[in-house]
Amino acid sequence: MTERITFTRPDDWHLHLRDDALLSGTVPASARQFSRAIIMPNLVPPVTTVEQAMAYHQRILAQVPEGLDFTPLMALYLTQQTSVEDIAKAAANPAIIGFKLYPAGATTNSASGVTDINALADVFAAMERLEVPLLVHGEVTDADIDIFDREEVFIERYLKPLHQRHPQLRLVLEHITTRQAVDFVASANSKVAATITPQHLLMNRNDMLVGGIRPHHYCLPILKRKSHQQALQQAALSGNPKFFLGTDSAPHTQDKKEAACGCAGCFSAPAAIELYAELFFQHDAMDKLEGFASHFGADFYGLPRNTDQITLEANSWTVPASVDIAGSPFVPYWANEPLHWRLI
Ligand SMILES: NC(=O)N[C@@H](CC(=O)O)C(=O)O
Ligand SMILES: [Zn+2]
Ligand SMILES: [Zn+2]
Repeated sequence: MTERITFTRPDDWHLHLRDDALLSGTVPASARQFSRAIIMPNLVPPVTTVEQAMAYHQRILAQVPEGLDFTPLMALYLTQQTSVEDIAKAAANPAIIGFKLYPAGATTNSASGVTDINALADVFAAMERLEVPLLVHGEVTDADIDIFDREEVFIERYLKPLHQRHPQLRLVLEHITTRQAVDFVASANSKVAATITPQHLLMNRNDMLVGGIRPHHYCLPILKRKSHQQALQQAALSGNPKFFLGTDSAPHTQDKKEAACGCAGCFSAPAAIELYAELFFQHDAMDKLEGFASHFGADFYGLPRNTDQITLEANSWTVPASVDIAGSPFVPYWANEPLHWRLI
């Protein structure tokens, strides 16, 4: 008999679904495996108000396939104009999970992001008081800071002071990529956590740049050297509840990825839980997958753990070369590559 493992249905604590026609493909891809997901607000224009988020929430729910249960948890886009009243309004709405901080210019659709973190002290104080989490894309954008150093510098310049000034503020450092991020999160208090993507666990910058440039491995924060990858792997495999699953699945059409100036983002949703399983399997740690994928995120956000389950089968398969969504081709992360475990 084929080996199987069954465990609590996982959640995705960092996901880009995009909007409109694309929801017909992105929502089912995630809903087949995840029960809940935090939906990133970097649309054009960004999702800055509760009203916009609730309308987007409805558009997402309309695409959940029959028979599947999928709860979008909406993140609002923090801007320089976000007010204490906006925080209070978000805190009162259970469909809103928190605010997302994008330093202006750091990543895809971040032009409306924050330009002066220090000017938002009142907003952070309100979030701390009302227990509204702050989700952070942790990279500086200064032209003179090397792209491989941008996370480390952000932690030193902004995140450590922010945590010191607001020690009760719930902070999630999203898609961490460095040993410095692991160290910061591990040594901070219990209000601080991090998500880790499949690509940062399974790859390092050699996988993007050696033997030819591989645009489908390009995302932000950019893949780092192997020693950082190993620090992330240790964090994910350790069973430390501060580190949990957030795919950062971020689809861009094939032509936008395979271009002279290609977009950042890996579309991992078509194989997300199987990609994480690959890492835990490689490290003989399948028993640690459930905590990372299905328990720790819910615990951090103060939400109940899921009560239903999923089953993975030890049945090798190959991730498709392309996925069509609304008539456009998207190349999934890990395309044409094998995975040991398959969701059934
Ligand atoms: N991670 C990425 O490389 N891209 C994300 C944005 C983000 O999460 O920073 C996207 O929206 O395309
Ligand atoms: Zn980001
Ligand atoms: Zn993201």
